[in-house]
Amino acid sequence: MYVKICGLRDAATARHAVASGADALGVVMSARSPRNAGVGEAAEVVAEARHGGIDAVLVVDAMPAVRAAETALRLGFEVLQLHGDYDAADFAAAQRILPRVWRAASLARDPGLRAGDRGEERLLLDGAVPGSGAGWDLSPLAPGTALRARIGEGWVLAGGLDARNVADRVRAVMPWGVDVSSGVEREPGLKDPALIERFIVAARGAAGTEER
Ligand SMILES: O=C(O)c1ccccc1NCC(=O)[C@H](O)[C@H](O)COP(=O)(O)O
Repeated sequence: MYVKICGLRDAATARHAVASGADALGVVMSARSPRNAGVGEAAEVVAEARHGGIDAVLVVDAMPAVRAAETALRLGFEVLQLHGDYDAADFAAAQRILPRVWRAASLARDPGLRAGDRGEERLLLDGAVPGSGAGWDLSPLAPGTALRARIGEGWVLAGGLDARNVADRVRAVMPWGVDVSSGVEREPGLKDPALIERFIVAARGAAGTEER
């Protein structure tokens, strides 16, 4: 079970997430986000991810795709995560700069979406409002459903997860990975180290992969 902790902005919390067993650290650059990171904050998180040998993911929702990929490359991110209205041409242009690009999308907003439609490395299935902490109905994604056949297996579950609910949600839909932001915070934008640790243990325990 791949675990991404998103919305980090400082070295100490990033280091704690690495030590707790995270597989990826996300940094959000979005003016509308309470987690909006500056270049210096992003660099701190990237340095901790690199030191821990895990992925650093730049998350954007409004920045033009080419500028986002150039920013990610310049700051040392391995992955660019594009949320929202980016089309296939945006993905192709970003991938020419940084090969690893993920697509974050919501079935509520785009019920017909298919894994790989934009040429993305990974599909992240999120709630309707990214970073809101709001959960969503996972039942159409249960293994064996038509939707699941279309989405495949290598996707990341996000949206409203926390240390209390992640185990049940993982067991229900068996994603390849999970992503969390609000659920490991004390207040919007302020991460809680103990919640990060508990989230990672719960996610791995449910998937039967306590060891990374
Ligand atoms: O986190 C944000 O504020 C954000 C803002 C704009 C675009 C994306 C954003 N977050 C992306 C993520 O990957 C979140 O971790 C994901 O949406 C889950 O969020 P949450 O429901 O808060 O766990």
